[in-house]
Amino acid sequence: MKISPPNDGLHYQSGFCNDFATEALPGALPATQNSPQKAPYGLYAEQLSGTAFTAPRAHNRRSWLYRIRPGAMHHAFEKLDQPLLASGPFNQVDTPPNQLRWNPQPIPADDQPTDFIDGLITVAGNGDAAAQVGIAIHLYVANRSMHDRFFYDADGELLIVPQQGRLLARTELGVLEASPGEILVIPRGVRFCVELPDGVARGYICENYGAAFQLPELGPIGANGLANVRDFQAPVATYEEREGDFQLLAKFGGRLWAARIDHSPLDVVAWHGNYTPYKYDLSRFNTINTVSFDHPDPSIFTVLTSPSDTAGTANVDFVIFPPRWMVAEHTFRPPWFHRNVMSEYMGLIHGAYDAKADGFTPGGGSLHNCMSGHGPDAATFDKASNAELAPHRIDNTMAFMFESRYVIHPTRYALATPHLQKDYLQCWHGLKKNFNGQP
Ligand SMILES: O=C(O)Cc1cc(O)ccc1O
Ligand SMILES: [Fe+2]
Repeated sequence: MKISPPNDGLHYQSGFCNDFATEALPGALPATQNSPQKAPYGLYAEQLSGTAFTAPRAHNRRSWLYRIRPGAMHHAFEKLDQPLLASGPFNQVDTPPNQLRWNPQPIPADDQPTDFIDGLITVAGNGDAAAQVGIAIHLYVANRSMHDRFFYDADGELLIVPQQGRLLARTELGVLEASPGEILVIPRGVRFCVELPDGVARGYICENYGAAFQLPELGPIGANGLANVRDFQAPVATYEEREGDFQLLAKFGGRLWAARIDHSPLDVVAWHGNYTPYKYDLSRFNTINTVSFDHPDPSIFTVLTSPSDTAGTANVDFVIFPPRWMVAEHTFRPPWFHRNVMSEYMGLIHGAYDAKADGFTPGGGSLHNCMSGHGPDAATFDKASNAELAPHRIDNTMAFMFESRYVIHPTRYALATPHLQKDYLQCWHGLKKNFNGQP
C-alpha cells in the first residue's frame, strides 16, 4: 500500500478534534485569553459553537475566530430556488422496500455552468433537519468553481466523498484540497467555497443533521487501528481581504437562502479550537479483518460515526471497503446475504465491489433499506462458492457505505431518474436452487 505525505502543497495540522491553534499573521492569536478588550490587528473575536456550551467536555466542539469583520455583517437572506436539493423530513413519495441501484450522475455539459452548489442533487435521506436527527444523501456534479459566492450549512455537517476531480475548499479556517480517495468534512455553519482544480468534479455527500462525526471506539482492537488520529488533517489559518459584490448562501431549515455580502467571509486571520474542517486520506485506513474464517461484520471498516442517543446504534456510520488481503479459510469470502435493521446507501469511488460482478459502477449508488434482502449477485455467488481459497488481494477498489439506523427515503428525483436501474433485482434471479434434500 502506498502511504505518501500530502502532495497538494498546502499546510495542515495533524490530529482529530485536537485543540489546534494557528495564525496567518504573527501575534494575531491572543495568547492568554479569548476575548481581549481589543483583539490584535483590530480583529473581531467570534466564537463558533458546534455543540451546546454545556456539552460534556469529551464532546464539546468550538473554535474562536479572529476575523476582519464579524460573521453578522451581511444583508438579509432571501429564499433561493434549487429544485433538486431536498431536506428532511423526506416525505415527497412513499418509500418502497425495493432494493435500488443507480448509474452514475453525468457531469453537466460545458454549456451548462454548474458550481458545487448548483450541482447538488439530493437522492435520499431520513430524519428531520430541524430536529437535528438523520441525514441527507446528495450527489454533486460540477463544472465551474464557485466565484464570489460562499456557502454554509446550518442544517448539518458535510461529509464530502470526491469520486472524480479534486475539490479545493477555501474555508473560514483555511484551505483544504481533497482528491478522489480522500474525504473532506465541513462542520455545520463553517463558511466556504469550492474550486475545481480539474475543471469538473463529481462525488457524494452525507449531510449529517445529527451529532458530529467522531472516531469509533476501538474496543479489543486496542489503542491503534482503523482511522488513526494523526492521519486527520485540519487547515492552517489563511485569510482573504477582499471587498466586492458577493453572495452568501445558507442552507437553513431545509431551504437555500442567499444574502448579499460586500466582503469575503473567509477573513479569519487566526483561530484556535477543535471545531474545524478536516480531510482524511482513505488509503491511510488501517484495515482489520479475519485471519481465520468467516466474513466479519462490516463495522470493522468504520471510519467515522455519528452516534444517536442509543448506544451502538448510529445516526450514521461512514464505512469503507478498501483494498485488502482476503485469507479466510473454508469461507464464503464476499459479503453474505443479509437483511439489516440498519439502512445502507453505498457508493463506489473506483474499481469494483466484491459483492457485485457488474452493474455497480464508480459514481453509481445503491440503497438497501431496513430489512430488504441483499447480498452477492448470482455471478459472484457462483464464483466465490467454487474459488480456490488461496490468499487473494482485493485491489484497485474503494467502495463506501452510509449506514443509518433510520429508514433512508429516496427523493422523487431518485425514483424518477433514468439513472435508476430498472433491472437491478435481476442480479439475484439467476441464483440457482441447489437444495436437493442431500447434505
Ligand atoms: O454490500 C453490502 O451490503 C455491505 C456489506 C458488506 C459486508 O462486507 C458485509 C455486510 C454488508 O452489509
Ligand atoms: Fe449490506
